[in-house]
Amino acid sequence: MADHGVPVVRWADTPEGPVLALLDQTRLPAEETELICEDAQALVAAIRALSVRGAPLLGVAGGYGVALGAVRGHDVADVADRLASARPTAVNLAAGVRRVEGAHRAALDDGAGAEQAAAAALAEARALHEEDAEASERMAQLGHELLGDLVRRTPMRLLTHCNTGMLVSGGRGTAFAVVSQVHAAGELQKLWVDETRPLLQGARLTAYEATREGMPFSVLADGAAGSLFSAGEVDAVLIGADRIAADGSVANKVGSYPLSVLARHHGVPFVVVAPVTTVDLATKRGADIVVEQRPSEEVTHVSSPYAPYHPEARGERGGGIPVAPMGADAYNPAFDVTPPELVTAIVTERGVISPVTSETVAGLCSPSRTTTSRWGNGMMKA
Ligand SMILES: CSC[C@H]1O[C@H](OP(=O)(O)O)[C@H](O)[C@@H]1O
Repeated sequence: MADHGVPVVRWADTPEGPVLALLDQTRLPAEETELICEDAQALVAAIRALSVRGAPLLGVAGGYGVALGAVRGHDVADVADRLASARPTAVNLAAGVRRVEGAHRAALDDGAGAEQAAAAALAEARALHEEDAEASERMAQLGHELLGDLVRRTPMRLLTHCNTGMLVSGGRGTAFAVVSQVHAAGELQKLWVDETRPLLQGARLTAYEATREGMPFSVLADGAAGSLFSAGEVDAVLIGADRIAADGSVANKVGSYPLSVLARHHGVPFVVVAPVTTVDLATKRGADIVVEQRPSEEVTHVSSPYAPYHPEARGERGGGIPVAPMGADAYNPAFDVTPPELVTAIVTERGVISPVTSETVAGLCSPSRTTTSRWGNGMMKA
């Protein structure tokens, strides 16, 4: 349950059958409204429109979507295939979908009837939701401890990109959960919030979450980050991830890679915070990560949840007010890939790794891994 009053995602049993209720993130911060999904088709549309978004939450929502199909007696394999392919980059989506599909299949293989198998799918989706919430708490703690070692001053000034709070998770989020922990400890001087063009997850969603938590923050144009580094105003960068390849390459919201170059040039720690469900050992290198290309209208038009959509400008997301000449083409990758050598550390619920190498990444996923040591298997770089 998010602290918004309106849950980020919730399963609801209604007289007409079960539905998945989503806090519609395209309407934030103007209004907290629920989007009701009665089937996989509606959920796929919500995922593609980013009404529900953020890698860990996509896994949770995708899992519930499979359970929804099962309870409503739909073709579960077809539902799973459509949900898993709704967005290509965040590995959590397909992983969550396939996990719940697998629970459903296993129940049937064990002789369960359709109703029992559907119940097994829902139970697995709920377990996934709870595990993600627990992972958030652990990452918040480990990330806070890590910053205590990496950042030589408090209160500290942190920069974040896109949105990684409770709007991307079954719990408190990923990178923003660490910021929240730092703030709760009285150690946050300033949170620099990249607006994160073109969909403005930072200016809309991170600013919304930071406001609710009473954080000292400022929103900035993405292009202004360099001047903050140059002025010595950033003590650490914290970002989330959508997919971490076996070599430690990190796919995250477009604009993350330039921040890693700035951070390296200025000797600032660049920290990725993501649950282990974001690690994809089947993707060997960063170059193998499929980066979602989105509609030109998201770049050539501007829209706001506070303003009505421009009637004649209708893009996939409902368009907006044109700022480029009508019909102008745009390059709009939703993510970019940061090489492991530019990542100071990766914080997961199973421990922190640094340096980031194929060996330390594999160690995160090892069944025998424990988090008894403070930083897991990796030693912190200076
Ligand atoms: C830690 S998951 C949040 C992750 O998801 C965002 O992408 P999108 O808003 O397109 O779902 C962004 O990459 C964040 O880092």
